[in-house]
Amino acid sequence: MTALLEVEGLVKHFVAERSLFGRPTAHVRAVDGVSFTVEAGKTLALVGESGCGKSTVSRLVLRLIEPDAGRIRFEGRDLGTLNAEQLRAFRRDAQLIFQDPYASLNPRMTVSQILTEPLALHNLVPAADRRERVEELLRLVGLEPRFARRYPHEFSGGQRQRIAIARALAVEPKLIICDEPVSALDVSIRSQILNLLRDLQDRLKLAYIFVSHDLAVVKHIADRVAVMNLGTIVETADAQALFAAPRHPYSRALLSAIPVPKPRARRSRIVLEGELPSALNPPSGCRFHTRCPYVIARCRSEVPQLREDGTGYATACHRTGELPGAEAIVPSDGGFSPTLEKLVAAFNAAEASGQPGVISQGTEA
Ligand SMILES: Nc1ncnc2c1ncn2[C@@H]1O[C@H](COP(=O)(O)OP(=O)(O)OP(=O)(O)O)[C@@H](O)[C@H]1O
Repeated sequence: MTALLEVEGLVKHFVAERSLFGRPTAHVRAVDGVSFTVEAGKTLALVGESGCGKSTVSRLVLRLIEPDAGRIRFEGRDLGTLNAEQLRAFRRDAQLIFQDPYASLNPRMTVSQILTEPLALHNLVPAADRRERVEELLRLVGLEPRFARRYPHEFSGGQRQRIAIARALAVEPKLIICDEPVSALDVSIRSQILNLLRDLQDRLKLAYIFVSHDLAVVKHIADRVAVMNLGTIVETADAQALFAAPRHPYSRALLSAIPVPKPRARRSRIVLEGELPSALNPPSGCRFHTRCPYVIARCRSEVPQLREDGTGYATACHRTGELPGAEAIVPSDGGFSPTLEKLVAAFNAAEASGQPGVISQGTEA
């Protein structure tokens, strides 16, 4: 079965500096060879630190910006080959929800006007039936139809995000890119919006690309997760598997930062040390090597490819399979578990051939 969305080798570099004569002298390698797929009705989360390229990937997928290289296929069709009419149809199939709903809703339009606009633009519902469709959309996102006459400023943040979701749904999309959709909301409201998104996904068979730096939120919503670092994907896996046992050292470090409510379940936290690299001048070889506790010489020179391992993980690391199991990083009370000690000893022996980096362990506060 073809995936709804297939992204292959996507590249986007931005000009960061120009000479006096306007010639580019430096580029930000925002997205540098990214590949992933999104299945119909499923959620792929894109996670990573600020500046790793998540939003650029979203804009590329929506064709808001053109890629320098790579291919995006939607329902098997290459988006680069679409004519204006087909691109218009694609813009209906793929919608975007932003972090700040207030910025994305026109303050001078009523909710009714906001929701009617896409219906009229895509000629979806006869004019006489639009009011009914607006009311239906409001009910779908848990708002009362009488709110249709109000303006965005009359709503709370959570309600405004519901309106933004209703507007995205107005055109009956197949894919919604949710760019940090709950990070601007009160913590108490976040789970309501996440539950709404899940409920809508079940009812309408929507696919989501969920862009977030908040791993606790991602854990709640994702089917699959792609971990990004400096413009590349370092690991993809089913969400449950990844959160239980991340394989790439960067995923492990990222996931060790999630607050764990049960003290006994707390993971030992890997504190990353070393030079913090930039997308302006990314490190050679593996882009994580300057911070990786498991670095060996090969990591500095050779770019690791994202490889499927047959168990649902794809990991871009030269040392996959050699590293201590992530479950061993859970400390027993008062120190390391015997399993971890054994693994560390075995690991240290393996290190003899390479140059070990710095591993420092601390416990989640
Ligand atoms: N239009 C642009 N011109 C120049 N550089 C850009 C442009 N857009 C993004 N960048 C750079 O590309 C890199 C990736 O940015 P992007 O916004 O995609 O990251 P992100 O992971 O979404 O970060 P955040 O979570 O902070 O939004 C960053 O270094 C950013 O400064």
